[in-house]
Amino acid sequence: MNPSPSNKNSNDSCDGVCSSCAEKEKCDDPKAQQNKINDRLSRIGYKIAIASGKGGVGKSTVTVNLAAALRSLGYKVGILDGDITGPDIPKLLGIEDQKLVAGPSGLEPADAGGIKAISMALLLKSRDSPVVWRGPMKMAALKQFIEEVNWGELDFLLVDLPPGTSDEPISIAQLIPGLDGAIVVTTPQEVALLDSRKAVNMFLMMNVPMLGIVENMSGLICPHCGQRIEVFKTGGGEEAARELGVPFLGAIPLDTEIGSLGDMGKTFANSKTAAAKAFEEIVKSILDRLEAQQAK
Ligand SMILES: Nc1ncnc2c1ncn2[C@@H]1O[C@H](COP(=O)(O)OP(=O)(O)OP(=O)(O)O)[C@@H](O)[C@H]1O
Repeated sequence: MNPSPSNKNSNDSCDGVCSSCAEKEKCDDPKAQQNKINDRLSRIGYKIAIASGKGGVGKSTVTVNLAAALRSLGYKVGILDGDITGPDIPKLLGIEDQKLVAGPSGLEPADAGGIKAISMALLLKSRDSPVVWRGPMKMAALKQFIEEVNWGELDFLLVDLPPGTSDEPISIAQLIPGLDGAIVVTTPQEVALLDSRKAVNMFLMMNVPMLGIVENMSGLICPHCGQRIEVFKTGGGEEAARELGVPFLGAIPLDTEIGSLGDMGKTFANSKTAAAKAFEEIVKSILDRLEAQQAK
């Protein structure tokens, strides 16, 4: 992968590497680059961005579990970890030790039980290495993820965006031409809801179809008595969706197993918990919405 993490900015990142590369002219030609991106993406059925107005609401957890639920229905799924500085997807998929290899058709994505994945974390020397890149370098790396990765035929590519509504998630979303939809993950707290409204508006401004809002950490089912505890209140996500006129896809409860499943690199596919059921229902809603969108 190029550029290398030790460089300070995009201008000096290629010095001495690009100048001697046989592909330099193609690399420099924006039209050739775009054609390559279009060619790669033409083999992907649906490209869906997963976003959140603020960090820590469970966006990556939702991404991997939606991928697993889609995979268990037989779909071919890939995840592009768009969070260059905080790439958590490999950890959640349990593939942190896999290394990416370059083949004749490009960079081969990692494989987590049939789910293909690409992430900056798979290129780092050690799990604790920080990525201290500035904006242009992050964009260059992401562009290479889209341009150079041999996804092959996919039914779904889920793009886990960095949190927030800064220029970073916007630029990444714009790197992927023809996004078929966006999902905004929120938690029920007021602050998260306020920020998730901004995230929804961000996609509406970019003309990316809103597939809907997911409310995560929505209540807790007591593992002892089975009673529901409203830890952060519930229903805010649905209310925000109604106010904004976008679909509400469903609510996922707080689940003590989610953390441990994530830590073990397992997902909820084929599990029987309330959260697992919620993911299945959300996937059904997403498939319905995509079908309705296509029928328009
Ligand atoms: N429904 C849930 N129940 C219990 N724990 C959860 C749930 N959803 C997420 N978590 C936990 O919350 C933490 C944050 O989740 P995650 O990394 O997916 O958030 P994020 O929004 O992607 O964060 P960021 O984008 O800021 O990196 C993780 O430890 C995860 O295991």
